[in-house]
Amino acid sequence: PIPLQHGAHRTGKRMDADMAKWRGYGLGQFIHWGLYSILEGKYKGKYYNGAAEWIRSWKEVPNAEYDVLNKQFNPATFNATAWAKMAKQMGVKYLTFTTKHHDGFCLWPSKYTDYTIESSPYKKDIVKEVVDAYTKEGIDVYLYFSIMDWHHPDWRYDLKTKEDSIAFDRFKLFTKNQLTELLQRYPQTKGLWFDGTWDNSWKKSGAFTDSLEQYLKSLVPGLIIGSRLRADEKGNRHVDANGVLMGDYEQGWERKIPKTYADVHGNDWDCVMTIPENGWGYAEKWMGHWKTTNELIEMTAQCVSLGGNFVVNFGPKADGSFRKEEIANAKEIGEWMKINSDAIYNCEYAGWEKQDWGYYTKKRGEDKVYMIVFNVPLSGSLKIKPSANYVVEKATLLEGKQQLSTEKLDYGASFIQLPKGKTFVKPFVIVLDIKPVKQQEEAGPKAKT
Ligand SMILES: Cc1ccc([C@@H]2N[C@@H](C)[C@@H](O)[C@H]2O)cc1
Repeated sequence: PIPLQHGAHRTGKRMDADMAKWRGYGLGQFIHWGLYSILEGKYKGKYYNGAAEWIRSWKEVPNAEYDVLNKQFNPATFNATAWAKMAKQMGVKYLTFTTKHHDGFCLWPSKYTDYTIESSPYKKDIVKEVVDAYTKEGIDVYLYFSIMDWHHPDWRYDLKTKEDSIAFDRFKLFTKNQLTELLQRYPQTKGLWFDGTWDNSWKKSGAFTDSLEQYLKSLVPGLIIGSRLRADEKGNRHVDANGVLMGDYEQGWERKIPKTYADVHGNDWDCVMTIPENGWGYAEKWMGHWKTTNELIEMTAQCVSLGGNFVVNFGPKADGSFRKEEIANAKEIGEWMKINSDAIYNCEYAGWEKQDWGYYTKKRGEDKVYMIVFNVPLSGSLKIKPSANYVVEKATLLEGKQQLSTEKLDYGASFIQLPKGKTFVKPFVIVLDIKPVKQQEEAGPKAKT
């Protein structure tokens, strides 16, 4: 391997209790809320066809006009408890919330810049309201923080001159101060979700990113930080020059889901996903297709079946209310999770050959495999092929506990027979009680007679 000072400091998964809890979340919520929510993805009647939270970068929007939106931000009816209760009903176990997006506006009263919630008519500490409300509902809170800060005069995309480096050194100190402030003001925070770390200025700051991560973890032992913070000393991000993941989990799955288990390279990971095709902040018009509840449930099953978590993004309006589609998704996902969450929480990759009807998950540490069924075959027979080290003892519908008959096939496969005459109109779960079997001893050399 290439000798690295600032590459990964750990190979393989992080195995402490905090990370074990993270690994078992299954389903999470992302919330993007900020000044961009005021513009709603449109400006002077024209719609921005990019991501609405990036509208400041749109050529038709003068930065100076965007940057004074803080004077308008006043979600007087914002109710963090209502948000947290909606999330609780949905069945999410963790929240990632935007404290500062790329526009540099801070939803907490940071003392390191004037560009904060205190400069708005609302004034109150939104980050505190959200952290307290979600923590009270038993949902762990992770704070999203954009390193790239379009508003700060010392931000640099690249370090080309001495002046750039002097300014960026000030910026790195500003960043460290803001992160210290967030962890000290909101001690319930379980982790930090970094974004805006793709530019050369950051890629050239590998040593700093390494010391920053170690410093933050010294402030909050057990703090969880994904692979987006670090760069190694050669400018590699996510994985270092030796291909080893930097950070506690793979944070590259944004709006995309791994196809196979091989794609996750034995790392912990989660997928963060928009309900529309793109766009995280509120947009009046959702462009293109937006995901139905069944699609979101299937993506959740797909992620958990490959050992990850699935995080659904919500983009509240400037007044803090959610659009009706998001409210419906949250409610319907919650109704499904109420019945089926056994197959999602604390589950892992089962390692069985995937079948057309859907996804397997396995309960961590238990001899239980779940079949999450999305495609019922006309035959009514669901084929399973357990891995060689297990046999299936029993198959039961999770909802209603009806036992299902099974028919052994050859090659270690079986059919699970769905009850005749029953029609399934929603994704459903079959619980397989399994038993480990000793591997057949390899036929050794004949014992001497
Ligand atoms: C190219 C690109 C840059 C940043 C993003 C940000 N990451 C997501 C989590 C959102 O915050 C989006 O603005 C998305 C795409």
